[in-house]
Amino acid sequence: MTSHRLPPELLSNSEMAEADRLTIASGVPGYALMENAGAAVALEASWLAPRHGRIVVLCGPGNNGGDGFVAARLLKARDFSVTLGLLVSIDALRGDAAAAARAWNGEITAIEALDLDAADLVIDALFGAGLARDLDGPARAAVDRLNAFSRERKKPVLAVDVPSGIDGTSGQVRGVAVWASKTITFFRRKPGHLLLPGRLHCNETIVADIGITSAVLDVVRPATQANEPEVWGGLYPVPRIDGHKYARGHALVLSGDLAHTGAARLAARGALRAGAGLVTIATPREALGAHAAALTAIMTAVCDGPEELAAILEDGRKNALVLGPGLGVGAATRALTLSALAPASRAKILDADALSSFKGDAFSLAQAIRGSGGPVVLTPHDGEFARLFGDLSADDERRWLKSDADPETLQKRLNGLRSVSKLERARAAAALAGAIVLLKGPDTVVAHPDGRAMIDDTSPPWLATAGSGDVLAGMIAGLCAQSMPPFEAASAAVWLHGAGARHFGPGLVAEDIPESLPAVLRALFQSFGLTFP
Ligand SMILES: NC(=O)C1=CN([C@@H]2O[C@H](COP(=O)(O)OP(=O)(O)OC[C@H]3O[C@@H](n4cnc5c(N)ncnc54)[C@H](OP(=O)(O)O)[C@@H]3O)[C@@H](O)[C@H]2O)[C@@H](O)CC1
Ligand SMILES: Nc1ncnc2c1ncn2[C@@H]1O[C@H](COP(=O)(O)OP(=O)(O)O)[C@@H](O)[C@H]1O
Ligand SMILES: [K+]
Repeated sequence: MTSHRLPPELLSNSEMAEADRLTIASGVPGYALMENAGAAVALEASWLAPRHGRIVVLCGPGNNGGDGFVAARLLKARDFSVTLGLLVSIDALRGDAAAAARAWNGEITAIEALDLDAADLVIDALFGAGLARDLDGPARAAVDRLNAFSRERKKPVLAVDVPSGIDGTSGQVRGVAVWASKTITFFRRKPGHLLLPGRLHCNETIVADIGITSAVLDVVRPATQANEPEVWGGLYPVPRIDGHKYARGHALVLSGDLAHTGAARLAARGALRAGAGLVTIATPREALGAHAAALTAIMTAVCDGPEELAAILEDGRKNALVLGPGLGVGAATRALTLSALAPASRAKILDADALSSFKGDAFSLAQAIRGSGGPVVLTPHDGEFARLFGDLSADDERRWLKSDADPETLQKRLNGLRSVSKLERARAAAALAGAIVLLKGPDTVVAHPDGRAMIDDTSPPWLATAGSGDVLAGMIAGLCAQSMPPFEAASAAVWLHGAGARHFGPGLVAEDIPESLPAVLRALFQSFGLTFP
């Protein structure tokens, strides 16, 4: 797991290179950054290895390897028994890495000739931010050997910056990747430390200060952040002393037929617990009795189709809408969704069947979203995402290419939809649809059409239980109803959803999530400095 209370900004490899360049331009030599990075690695290693223990450092051809040379030198000076393996010939090293290698006063062994078996700790300094292609040949063999060592010997592996083979920007494995027991990165984390499978390869990630100041962030302006309350806390709709329920909005949740009413109740309960002043379930008449028997604080209205929905929505006080859970996939849900997207300023959260009903026709959905005025949040899991965006055909592309963006931008977005990176997929979908896209999973990404994105790594695996997504959709609506801006509302809902599940613990079922929110909200409000009677 990634340790918390780390700075939220996440820098891609190229943003990190820019931070590096700006720091060097401000007068800090690159070699000083490498010395600091190597010193941080050595300090961490000195805690992971036994006193005077045997440490093997695997160095690659670039600056990641340079960090390894520095760490090796400092650990040797502290009386560890250090062996260093280099993937390439020493003549291949350049710049700061070559300088770090010159300062190393021990032997350099070819990696394939190294004996790993006796090591108490291995430092992986093969590849970091400069990984440019899939690992093969000797690089792949080195990673395979290292993984076999840690699997068989159960000894720790400390990765420098990222586990070698993990793409820091996407979190994807490039051919093969090191399984680390701890990862130490510098200045700020990268998306790949949070996204899967990268996060699993990192195990625990820590961040070391190496002398890059946060002032560079004003220039780099990273677009991606870790989903933490400090990012959206300032916009959280804390109940006001002079508030009343009508000032806290009215969320509307559409229900499925008599056989599918539970999803709407889960979403409605999520909206209510997230603080919406009023919540109504709009239900087919045949299911009214089922809801009425099960609900108390939540109200009901009858809605048997798009016309009735349009009539209900004439009430502008209903300022947030959830549509999709339990509705069924097909023409009826499609018609309801299009009716819900009629121009109005309310927030619309489209989930589950509302998304699947537009299978292969993201184009029509996006047209309706763009005409709908108010904010729209799409909350697909991977399967729903693939159904909606996965198989856009060349014809669809041509239709898209006639839309408002220039062809090059659209083509880029279409490529983004097929990217292996979950972050890029969500970003591309948000830009294409003109909606906030919340792509669910253990590494939920929330992407705004303007390019901002949030990655969540706080949700426990027991959230993967039937109906938990319905609760999440309702919670987003509950926060939007209270006028929280939708991108922040979606992000906050993901966090609260995860925090509720953490608070409840294993064995959680979807019904438990809303009920664990009071404790989570109390702690959150306390962290904002609020006191309670
Ligand atoms: N950011 C900062 O502020 C600071 C960063 N620091 C450190 O610098 C690291 C980044 O260094 P970096 O840019 O030199 O890249 P790095 O990961 O060492 O690899 C590049 C080399 O690998 C090669 N290569 C690439 N892919 C390959 C493949 N599949 N198979 C085989 N070879 C492959 C590539 O060769 P080429 O592509 O040119 O053929 C090139 O030779 C960063 O992770 C951090 O540890 C610190 O020192 C302090 C400040
Ligand atoms: N392995 C996991 N770890 C953490 N959260 C998960 C994991 N798998 C799924 N989730 C979360 O659980 C929820 C499931 O939502 P969804 O797939 O829509 O389920 P349902 O349709 O049953 O409501 C989402 O919030 C998702 O992010
Ligand atoms: K590494």
